[in-house]
Amino acid sequence: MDDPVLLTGAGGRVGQAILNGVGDAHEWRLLDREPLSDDRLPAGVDEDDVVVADVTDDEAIAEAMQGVGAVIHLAGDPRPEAPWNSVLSNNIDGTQTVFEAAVDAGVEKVAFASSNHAVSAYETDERTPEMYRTDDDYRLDGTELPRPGNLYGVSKAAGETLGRYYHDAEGLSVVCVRIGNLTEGHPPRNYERGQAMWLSHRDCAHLFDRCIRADYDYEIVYGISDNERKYYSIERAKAVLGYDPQDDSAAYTLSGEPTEEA
Ligand SMILES: NC(=O)C1=CN([C@@H]2O[C@H](COP(=O)(O)OP(=O)(O)OC[C@H]3O[C@@H](n4cnc5c(N)ncnc54)[C@H](O)[C@@H]3O)[C@@H](O)[C@H]2O)C=CC1
Ligand SMILES: O=C1O[C@H](COP(=O)(O)O)[C@@H](O)[C@H](O)[C@H]1O
Repeated sequence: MDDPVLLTGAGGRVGQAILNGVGDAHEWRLLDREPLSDDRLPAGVDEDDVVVADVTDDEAIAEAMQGVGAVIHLAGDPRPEAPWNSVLSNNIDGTQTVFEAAVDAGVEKVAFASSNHAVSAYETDERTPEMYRTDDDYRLDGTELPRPGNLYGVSKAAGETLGRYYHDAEGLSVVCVRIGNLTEGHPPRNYERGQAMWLSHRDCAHLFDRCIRADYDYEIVYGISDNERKYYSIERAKAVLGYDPQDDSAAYTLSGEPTEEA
């Protein structure tokens, strides 16, 4: 793919994990509402490739979308406790603006950063903490209905539904990645849920690289590493995207130290 990839939310944690991992594998147009300092830009990307804009700004997003081949849409409020007015604007309105502009500009595909919180209410009192452990075979695989545990999760379910609509109505290829818990270096410490849905920086970069390169129609996949203890299936991401994760939270103790075998 020769056209640039538009990466929204490029200055954040997920955006930087992608750029640090596969920053040299694509041409980029980086968008964030905050200016990006030089240390956040991969080699070969200069200020001409950076757009400082809010994803709710229709005109700015339409302009940023010109000539783009694919979009990774990360920008939004990532807080599970975010209030409704913020997720309504940043996550739902912003995501609709991005999808609409992508269609208008003839973009081929959009990867949308959904979240574990779109389905976190499946983690009922009856199922937890057992479902976070290796000897439990409960799995969500992306075919289940959304079941958000908070208004942030509602906004992510809405983003997935917007993607479904823009795929069906406009033929846009859309993959919604229900990202688990991105942590650099080691899984979240002393947090069984977080360890079961750990996404390493290396696997995150590879997964979104596959989202750019693979062919698909409309997909919902889980974005976690190949953790021995997991309650999300990664089979669909492997089959459709060619995802081949390298990391496993079992290589670390509960407190985050490498295990002896690692
Ligand atoms: N970090 C994680 O473990 C997970 C992240 N996600 C999702 O991934 C995406 C990125 O998350 P993080 O990188 O962790 O968050 P972050 O807060 O580190 O980065 C988000 C970036 O988006 C920008 N941004 C926010 N609202 C914007 C707007 N209205 N217009 C333009 N730019 C805006 C911010 O300036 C920031 O640079 C979010 O959509 C989040 O919901 C989903 C699941 C887990
Ligand atoms: O969607 C997100 O999920 C992760 C994991 O959720 P948590 O409630 O187990 O911490 C969260 O860290 C991240 O900020 C959020 O965007």
